[in-house]
Amino acid sequence: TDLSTRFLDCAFANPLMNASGVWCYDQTELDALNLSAAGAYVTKSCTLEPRAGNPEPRYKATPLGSINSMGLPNLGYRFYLDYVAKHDYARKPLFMSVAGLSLEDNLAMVREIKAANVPAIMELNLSCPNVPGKPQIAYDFDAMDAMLAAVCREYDKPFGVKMPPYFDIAHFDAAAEILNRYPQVAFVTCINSIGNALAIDTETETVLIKPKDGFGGIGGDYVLPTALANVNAFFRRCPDKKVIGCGGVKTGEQVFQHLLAGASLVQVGTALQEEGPAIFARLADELAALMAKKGYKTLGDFQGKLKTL
Ligand SMILES: C=Cc1c(C(=O)O)[nH]c(=O)[nH]c1=O
Repeated sequence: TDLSTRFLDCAFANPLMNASGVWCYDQTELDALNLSAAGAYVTKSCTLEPRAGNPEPRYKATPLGSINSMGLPNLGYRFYLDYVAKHDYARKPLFMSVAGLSLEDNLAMVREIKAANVPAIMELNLSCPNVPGKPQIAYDFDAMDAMLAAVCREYDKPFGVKMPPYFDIAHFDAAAEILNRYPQVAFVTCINSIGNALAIDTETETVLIKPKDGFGGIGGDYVLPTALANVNAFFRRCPDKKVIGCGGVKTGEQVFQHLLAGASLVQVGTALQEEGPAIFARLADELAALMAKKGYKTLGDFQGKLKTL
């Protein structure tokens, strides 16, 4: 069974990688992903200046996944740009996630990334739900359009966007119509956490996390059907773009479902946070075993071939 794939002219030993934000904050975490069985990895979304993020507790595992309101803690784009400049791309591809707090901040970072001319693939995060006072861009279609127009003017390479979940067919249509105006947007990563959920500790009668009165983005089992729907909705609507699946992956079976729904690569968030980078070897083995059982030799044998009734 061959798990290799190609994506944006890069070779991947397998389609597995972390979701931005998980196990990718600093040198130690990033090096662990580089040494893991993941076929690629992505840095924590960065801002112009370093950020401490929201007060703790800001991440909690829950019975069916996780809730987080990290608040975009990161070491600042200069650290991640330096990290991606030093990476050995012959070992595995590396993505750089960018989540500026304003259009101007994004343009300033994108200019520096362009000037550095690094092989890292840029993933522009349009869906951070946890910066108080900053509504997420991808739920404001005019703001998303303006952001993409400005970034495409500044940047000179294909890049991708990290999208929030949508829950209405009209919103799939509207978001895809905007994305399709920008051929430079070569991929769409679906989904970010489902924003502003609330998890409660019954015994103490208290919310689980401190920021935002306990409101935070959820991941894990809760989000798999929504993640698969968003992967398939954009796979159907954006035939000239690739889709990266993210959400609800903790076994090889869910990797298989994301690929079947149209994903070219599959990101792992909550399950990686809970199990650690060893998860990638397990997911690769489980995916290969499932493929062998079904008689598939390569990802192309089933990728994007979800059947309807
Ligand atoms: C970049 C900020 C994000 C954060 C965060 O740093 O709070 N959490 C998420 O679940 N998704 C994000 O995109």
